Amino acid sequence: MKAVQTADVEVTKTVDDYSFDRVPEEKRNMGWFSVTNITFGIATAIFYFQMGSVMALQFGAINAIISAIYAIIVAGILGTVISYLSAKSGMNVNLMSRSGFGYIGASLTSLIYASNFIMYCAFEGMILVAAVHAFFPSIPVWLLIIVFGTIIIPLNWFGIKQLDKLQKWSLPIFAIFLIVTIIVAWNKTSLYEGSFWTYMPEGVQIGGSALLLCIGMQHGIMGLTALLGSDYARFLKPKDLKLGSVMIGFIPQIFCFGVMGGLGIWFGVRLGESNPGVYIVTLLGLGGVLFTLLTQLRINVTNIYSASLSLSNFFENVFHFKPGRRFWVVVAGVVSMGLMLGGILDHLSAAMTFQGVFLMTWAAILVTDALVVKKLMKIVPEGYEAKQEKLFKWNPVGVAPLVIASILGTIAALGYMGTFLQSTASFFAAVLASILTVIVAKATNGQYYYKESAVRKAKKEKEPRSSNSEGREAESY
Ligand SMILES: Nc1nc2[nH]cnc2c(=O)[nH]1
Repeated sequence: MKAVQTADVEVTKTVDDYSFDRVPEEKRNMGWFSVTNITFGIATAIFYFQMGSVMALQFGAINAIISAIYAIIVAGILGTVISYLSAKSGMNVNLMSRSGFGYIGASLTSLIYASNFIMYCAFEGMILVAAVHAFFPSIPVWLLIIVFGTIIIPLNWFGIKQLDKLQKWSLPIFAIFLIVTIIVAWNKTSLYEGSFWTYMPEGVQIGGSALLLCIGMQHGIMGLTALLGSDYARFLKPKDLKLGSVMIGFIPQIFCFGVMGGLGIWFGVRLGESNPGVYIVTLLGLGGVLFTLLTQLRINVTNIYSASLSLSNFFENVFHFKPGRRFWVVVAGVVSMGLMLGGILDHLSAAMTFQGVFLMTWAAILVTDALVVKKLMKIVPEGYEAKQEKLFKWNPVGVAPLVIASILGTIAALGYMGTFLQSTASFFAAVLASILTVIVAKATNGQYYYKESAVRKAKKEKEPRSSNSEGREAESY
């Protein structure tokens, strides 16, 4: 019996991506460079070209640049704190949320997070399908969807190590394609005669509503870029904790919003076209199709990886159903193919708006919980716990601010509270959520974080006051 158990443990260990609990210290063996490199899979998406090009052509290059600086700073700070907490605890945001939101509360965040990655996977997949179809119109779209939708499943089979290798080997190829694209575009006569950063469409000014609209576009994606480092940062070597957290927090943001977004501005202004699917293929021909193939596969393996972790987490938490991460890789891949085949992506813009607000709000609550509720106010001890038996189902400290701020923020982001709040909704939702987190934590005295400390607190209230040492079980992360 013992041998069978040992074998079982071995099997789980080789396959396990630590979906249900912290990465043990002996498995935190990735250097900051490897971890940052994996997050680069996201940063190299041509989606960021598109954001830069659209913003520059509609609202002026300088407004696009200012909004990119804002995005780098805000998402970089949130991303750094979240990466630090993940690296220190060995947990991703799904697991870290279990104590602050309760384990059922955290399963809701996991489900929304998973659905977000699946939708993004379909969205990125369609960019690829459109580029290939434009070049090879005789290949039917449905066939391209099935081929490119299926290919990312085996690319996700072996978890984090496989992701690391894929991103490492494909990065130099990406760099070559990028440099060639820049050289070819440089050699084309620019449609705009001035310096690219001076481009301003008629009737648009620096700042004001044009800048706010750019910031609103950045808000749609900033929460996600801040949160997703946590799936990988938890594998960081302890000795890389501080430097690594800053690198994982900032470098992808600098690359997404600064380098890729900046190039998008430049391409857009120079070529007078906002769709990179069009201009990359125009510039490089078949090479452009291959370039798109590379960027989209790089991003979609990370989308499916994060979706599979979140789905594992949700189903284990709510239904105790643990078929293994690979099962969820297949499910995420198939659902995203279904979204593409069903042509439903065009009808998901309200859902995407909600998710943009929700993810920024969630990130803000995690950061406030760690820095203010735990570190500054010491309402609960620092650290995290993921075991259901030690947790409450719901913790209002995380859930109430998330629900209130996400609902109000989404209503504002959809334009029902005026144009100023439409563009700034995510920011204000995040600020509101942070304030509410502190208020609810103080009001509940942190009693819904850990069952044991609640019992101890109740006992202590009956006893005369002596020391202030309650609830230390999660202190060591
Ligand atoms: N994680 C993730 N981030 C993105 N940023 C832009 N597109 C994507 C995407 O598909 N996935």
